[in-house]
This record gives sequence, structure tokens and C-alpha cells, in this order.
Amino acid sequence: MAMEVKICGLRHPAQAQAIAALGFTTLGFICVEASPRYVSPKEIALVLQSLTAHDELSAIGVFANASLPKLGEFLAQTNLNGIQLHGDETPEFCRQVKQAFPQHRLIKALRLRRSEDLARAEAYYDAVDILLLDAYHPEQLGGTGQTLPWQKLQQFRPPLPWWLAGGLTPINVQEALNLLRPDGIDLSSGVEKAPADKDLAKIAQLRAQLDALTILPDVNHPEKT
Ligand SMILES: O=C(O)c1ccccc1NCC(=O)[C@H](O)[C@H](O)COP(=O)(O)O
Repeated sequence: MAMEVKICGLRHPAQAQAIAALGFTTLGFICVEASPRYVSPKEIALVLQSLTAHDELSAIGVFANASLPKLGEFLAQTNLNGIQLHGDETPEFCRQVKQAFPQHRLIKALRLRRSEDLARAEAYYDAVDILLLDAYHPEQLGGTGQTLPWQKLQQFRPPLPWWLAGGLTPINVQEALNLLRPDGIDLSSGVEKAPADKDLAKIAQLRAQLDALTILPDVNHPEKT
């Protein structure tokens, strides 16, 4: 399956259209009010309305420690088809979300303070559709621009799809992909001018990098190459 690329933290319809025109079909919207990238259900609806010409878009709402009723209220007002939980949600809560919103893809983000935190991932294997690894920051939940210690994640091969986030840019993406071979990647601040104001030149550069990608043999897992 082709690697999925999520461009996260969108707000402006014209930017979303340009990003979709470059072939990026997984778009992320920050539904966390404390974030400078927060977008209201109305703003999300405006962006998605502007994209009706694009089939098969995946529109993912990013939440943190939202209650089930709050999630339901937000989702009822938008056409989001994916939910990303970016706070301290437990595996049990993820199961409840999956049960309440079975039509939505469910992504659980784990913010890793140290590589040993990876042990927490296992408890989510049967609770979500996708795991996303992001960098830890003491004051920000996401969109931090901090990278993970990629070398220390090379043995991570969960039995479900996983995405890499944290400080990815058009410049470092090839190195990250060759080291880790995730099923997807997620970029935000590495392709923006200011929070929620995406940098279309950098996104075009990312497209060019991905199109020219040279994947080297996987020395850690030769069977996967
Ligand atoms: O981006 C935010 O402002 C944000 C706020 C609260 C929770 C999550 C948030 N972002 C989540 C994402 O999916 C980002 O794309 C991810 O953290 C990567 O960000 P970056 O390091 O800037 O590429």
C-alpha cells in the first residue's frame, strides 16, 4: 500500500485546494481550542466544501482529551472522516471512541518523551486503526517541529499501520523514511509560514522530494524491502 502523507493544521480553503491539487489527500484539522492552529467546525466545513472536486479525501480532526459527547458534537457539525487523539487518552477510551464512531478512522498519537515510552504502544494495538508517533514537548501537545530520535525507533514494527510525525520537513523526510519506513507521515510546522498558514512552496518541495524518493534496502528488516 502507498505511504499516506498527512498535511496537518489547515485553515485556509485556497491553501487546502492547492495542497490537494499537489496530490495530498490526507488533511488534518486541529480541533484543540488551546492551539494557535485551532479551526472551528464552521471553518472546517468551508475548507471541505472547497474540496468537493477531490474524491477520496481523508479529513482528520485532531483532538486532545476531548470527552465522547464533545467529540460527537464536533463531528456532527463537520464531514470529518477520521479522528486523531493527541492527548492522554487511554486504550479503553479509544475503544469507546471506536465503538461510538465506527465509520471514522481512529488514530492514536503517542508523544514519546524517551524511546522507552514506545512500550506504551502495545496497549493500543487492538484499540485503534493507526498509531502515530510524535515528539514530546513540555508545553505543546503537537505541531512542535521537534524530531524524534529516529535511530532509536528502527525496531518499531507494530502489527497495525503506524505514522511518523514530529519535525518532518522536505529536507529531512527522505532520511526519516529510509531509516524507519512508516506507513504514513504527518507534517505541520515544517511546511508552514505561521501556525495554520501553510507554505505552498515548501509543500511543492515536499511533493518533489516524495516523487523522487529513493528507498534504500532495509538493513534491519530485509524481508520488508
Ligand atoms: O499542531 C498543533 O497545534 C496541535 C495542537 C494540539 C494537538 C495536536 C497538534 N498537532 C498534531 C499533529 O498532528 C501535528 O501534525 C504533529 O504534531 C506534527 O507537527 P510538526 O512537528 O510541526 O510537524
